[in-house]
Amino acid sequence: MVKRRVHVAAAAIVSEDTTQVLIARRPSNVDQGGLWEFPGGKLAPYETGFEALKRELHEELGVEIQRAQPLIRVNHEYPDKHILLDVWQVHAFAGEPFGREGQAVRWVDKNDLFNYPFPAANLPILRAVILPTECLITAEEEDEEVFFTKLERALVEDKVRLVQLRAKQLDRDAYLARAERALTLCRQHGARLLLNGEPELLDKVDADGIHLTSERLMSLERRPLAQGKWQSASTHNSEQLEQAARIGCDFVTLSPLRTTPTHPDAAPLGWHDFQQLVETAAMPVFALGGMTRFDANHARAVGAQGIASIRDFWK
Ligand SMILES: Nc1nc2c([nH]c(=O)n2[C@H]2C[C@H](O)[C@@H](COP(=O)(O)OP(=O)(O)OP(=O)(O)O)O2)c(=O)[nH]1
Ligand SMILES: [Mg+2]
Repeated sequence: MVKRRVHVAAAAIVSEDTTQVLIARRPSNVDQGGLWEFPGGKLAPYETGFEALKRELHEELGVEIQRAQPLIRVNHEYPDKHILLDVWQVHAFAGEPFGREGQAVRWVDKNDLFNYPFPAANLPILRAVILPTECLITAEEEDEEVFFTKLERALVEDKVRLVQLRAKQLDRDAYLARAERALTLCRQHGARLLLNGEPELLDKVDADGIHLTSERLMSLERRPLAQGKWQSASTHNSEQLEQAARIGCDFVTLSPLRTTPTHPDAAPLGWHDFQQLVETAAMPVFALGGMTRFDANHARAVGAQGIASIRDFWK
């Protein structure tokens, strides 16, 4: 059977304070009926994704989009069709959204999204909605006080909300001590903290998740973490991206986009190859390698979640 290919544009409409997102319930008599969704629908012939998005939000919710940005593109195989969900984050709109087709419409806290039943294709979208566009990877820093001064600056001034604690030079005990203190600080600022290392670290420090090296990623046969903890991984090529999908990573970094002083010998991907790899990825992807906050919009435009960086946040 040749499966139908369906191209759908959908919107994650976020509230002004960015804490909430608008979802709608699909009527019980349609495909995926009764489940919650991001409003949108199929592209009409000759429409671009964004044109379809504008038309669908007008038809389904009675709102006009004023400002939107690509969020994520998801390819998913349903038993009867191949679907491409082209999802946009809508930052500003005119009008008061309501269910023009009689469907239930609700603003929900981003952190409650996992409590709503969505179609199977939506899992990567939920992750993309919840994750920020910037990820700080901490630098090697021997001095504890300097480390925490710099981390606090990034949390307060740059408003970083996702931190990966990378400290290869520390032994396990020193790492765990730093992780405990970093977790307290991150919690104070509403930021998530991922530990870089083996999954068992979470038994000692109850952080938000684990970041796996590409080597550890390739050695695993299944997801080592419980759902509810975030699992990310370092990737550099399509093989590693596929493995990340296979073991259920929630998101990944893909590097190096540019040449960097920390990895001078690694061949940079450049935006073109990066974009092609992201297109095949089944989860949010952060661009890594010589990235600054000024690259975040471009990264989003080519399909990434945003950027991950050490140097740009470590001052
Ligand atoms: N809009 C939307 N569709 C989704 C999501 N997740 C998901 O699997 N889908 C699937 C369900 C449908 O098979 C397809 C979208 O079709 P649709 O029923 O919204 O299309 P439409 O608005 O153009 O409706 P119609 O004119 O064909 O009745 O994508 C989602 O989050 N939002
Ligand atoms: Mg629809």
